[in-house]
Amino acid sequence: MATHDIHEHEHVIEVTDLHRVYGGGFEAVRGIGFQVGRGEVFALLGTNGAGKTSTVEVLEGLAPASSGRVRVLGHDPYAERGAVRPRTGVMLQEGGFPSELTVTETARMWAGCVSGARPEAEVLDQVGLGGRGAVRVKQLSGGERRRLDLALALLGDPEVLFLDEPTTGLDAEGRRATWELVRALRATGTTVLLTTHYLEEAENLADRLAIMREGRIAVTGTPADVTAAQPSRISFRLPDGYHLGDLPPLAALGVTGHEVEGRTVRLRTRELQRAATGLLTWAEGARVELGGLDVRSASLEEAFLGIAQQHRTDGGLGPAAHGAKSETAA
Ligand SMILES: Nc1ncnc2c1ncn2[C@@H]1O[C@H](COP(=O)(O)OP(=O)(O)OP(=O)(O)O)[C@@H](O)[C@H]1O
Repeated sequence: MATHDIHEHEHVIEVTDLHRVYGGGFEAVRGIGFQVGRGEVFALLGTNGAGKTSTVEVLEGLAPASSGRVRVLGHDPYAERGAVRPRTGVMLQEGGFPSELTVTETARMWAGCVSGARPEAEVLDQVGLGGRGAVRVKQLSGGERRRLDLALALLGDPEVLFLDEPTTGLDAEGRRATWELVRALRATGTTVLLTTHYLEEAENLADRLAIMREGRIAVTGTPADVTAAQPSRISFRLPDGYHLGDLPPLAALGVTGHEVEGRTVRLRTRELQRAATGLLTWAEGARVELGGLDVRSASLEEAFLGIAQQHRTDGGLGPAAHGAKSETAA
């Protein structure tokens, strides 16, 4: 096996025990690890300040790791920038283009810095800016600027694409169009590392994801794994004259937690069908109408909020189930 070439089954991105400490001594990344295979879309999620950008900057070769090991396409992206940079595309949070240039001029200028750049018109078409080539950058909408950022990242036909909040400022249609584009790129074998605040985006695009909190990975897995680790919820209003004690024993319904607020009852369960069936069978038998009945499977949003909330209440991490890996602080 050749040592320089990366093979299909190998990891295109490898991060092991990465730490990043800023000048003032603040440790923004506190020992994280993950791998991304060729053609995979991997999403890094986390609350503001969790350390996503600090991590991605190291992968992009913009900053060195303070300690730990990072490999992109088998190389250290900072020390061996020349080997990695031509094969990667980077879409930063702030593009910062000269505002007097037109869209085409901006793409042409950028193409001059990229070896083997694709034709500008083709890339602008790909991101839906085909008809906007003659427009000055300062006249573009926020969403169009984001798409120009993406076009520039695609000019070099990269094997690895870093997308830092790619759909911020895009309307629903623009967001869906970007998702389609990312899916098409993945289908041709492009590896994508994505940061986003839109959980729906991660749920739609990511093969696997990691949720960061305070410089660490709190949970990682496929979106389905991470979601399955969260309880489902049932909420309803009890009619006047009924109390929680009138329900069948909650534990017997597979309910693991509950809250009561006035007449509203909220139940948490990992056995949604059993709990809902037990509750509705009881309501039918007792001829009780459960007002505002809402039965809801766990979502990625709940997983995310659960992690943020646990941080606020006890600083600890909840258990993960069904393949979602919980990485607690050492
Ligand atoms: N140059 C810097 N010097 C010192 N601290 C920094 C620097 N840049 C970022 N930080 C701090 O590091 C932490 C992580 O920041 P980072 O930008 O990586 O988070 P993020 O997850 O990308 O957040 P956001 O979602 O808001 O973009 C934050 O507390 C931030 O204030």
